[in-house]
Amino acid sequence: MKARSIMIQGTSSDVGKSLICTAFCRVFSNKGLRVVPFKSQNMALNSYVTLDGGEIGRAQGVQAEAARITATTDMNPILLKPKQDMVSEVIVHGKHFLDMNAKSYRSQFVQEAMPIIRKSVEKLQDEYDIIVLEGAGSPAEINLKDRDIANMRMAKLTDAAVILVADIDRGGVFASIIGTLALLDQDERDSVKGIIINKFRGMRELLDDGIEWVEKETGIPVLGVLPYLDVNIEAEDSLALSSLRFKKPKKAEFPIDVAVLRFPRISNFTDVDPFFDEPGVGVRLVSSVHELGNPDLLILPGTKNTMEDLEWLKRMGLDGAIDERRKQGTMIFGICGGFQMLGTKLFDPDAVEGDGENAEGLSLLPVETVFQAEKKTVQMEGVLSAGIMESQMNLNGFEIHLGRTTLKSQIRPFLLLKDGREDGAISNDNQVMGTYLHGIFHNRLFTRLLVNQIRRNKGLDEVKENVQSDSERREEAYNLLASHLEENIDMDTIYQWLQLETAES
Ligand SMILES: NC(=O)CC[C@H](N)C(=O)O
Repeated sequence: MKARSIMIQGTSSDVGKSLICTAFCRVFSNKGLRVVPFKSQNMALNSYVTLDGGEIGRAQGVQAEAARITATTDMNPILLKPKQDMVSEVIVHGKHFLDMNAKSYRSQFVQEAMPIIRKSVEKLQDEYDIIVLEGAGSPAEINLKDRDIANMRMAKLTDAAVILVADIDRGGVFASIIGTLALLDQDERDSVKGIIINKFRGMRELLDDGIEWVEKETGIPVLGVLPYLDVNIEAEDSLALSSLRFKKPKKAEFPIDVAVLRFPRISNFTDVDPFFDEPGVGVRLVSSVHELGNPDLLILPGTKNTMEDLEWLKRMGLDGAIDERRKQGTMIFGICGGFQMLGTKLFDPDAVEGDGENAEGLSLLPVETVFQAEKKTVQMEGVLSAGIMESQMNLNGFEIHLGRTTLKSQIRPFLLLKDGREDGAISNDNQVMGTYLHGIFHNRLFTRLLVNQIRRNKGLDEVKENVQSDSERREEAYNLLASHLEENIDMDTIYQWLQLETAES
């Protein structure tokens, strides 16, 4: 039998679609159903690498995990990664396809995209009981509608029951629901079977009149109101950066101050998430010398465009400031693009990152990077090289990069990878280090060792609390999210639409 479909669309971006899809995946999976997430086209700089080395949106990887299945590129057949203003890398079925400007993407590629998407959908329809589809942005962008391949076109293709999610936290929730529905065609409006109001923080009684009004006005049931939930699940893209719970260190509360550079093209920023869970650690995003302060640890995260973001960093005067902090004892850690910047020279002979100009790096590590056209995307494992913390410690993560980096003088690599390559580098005084491995800090024991090393350097006691493994934490978060959904949403109605029996019936 062909899978049934439910689709989560939003009144705008960042209303919480991804998390709600994640919750549905876990709820259906708990019922013993074979459920799969799907988003036809994702525009995001947070990626996930599948087992076979394909690159998809991070959210679909996470949703697959909540659904208790292995992520594949069919779950997000098209991924757009903005690399310059108006230019995105187009990834098809997990592999680099081409770089395209927005205009030609819309005028040429959209036609090519539909067959690619259809093929993936059909495959999932054959293999699963339920598809949880995620829309993109809002379905009511009338200027883009004929080229919108992520919203109503997908609902039609899969005959999905659409749930419209509105965000009450930002205000204007009634207008956004009514306005979105008003801008849909009749058949599209008919496919909207329910409404969810998300991120509610107020008193429920005060909302009841409003809900009644919406139901009367639209004829569509409000399936529930989801209270705001601070759940530890990775964000889909950089829009979430502004709402992330970045903790501002006050000396007593957070004795360890971690600063993360907020590059304009920051990618896989969820890499730093584990620091939020470390006792005594405050995490800040920094984009100027003024904000930099005197952190104990400075993280240069990944970036879609190392060359442009390095230029930005220099323009902001951050190069000199970072140099000073290094002399004052700040520990500096670069991941992927951030690691490349820590080197001495960056070469881009084929203009794959920028316009082909070469650049001087921050020269904090004697390494050089050459950007190549062929992209490396792979899940990887390695061990810390000798003498770094507890050497021989096993670490896993994933690589997504064009750059190839070589060590220039007597310097140790950071990791010895299981495929025989060496990765990253660490300065002889252990103060500056870099790696290509995204997800490095999700090796929670490693992160604890790093934090404890900083604590020791500052004369503080080590944190002794047990380290909970990352997979345990994620499981907890998926279960929390699922019970949040079940407690607040009328699931019976949804099971009826899908013509599925509930456990109780
Ligand atoms: N993921 C990253 O940080 C990528 C770094 C750089 N843009 C590269 O492709 O090599």
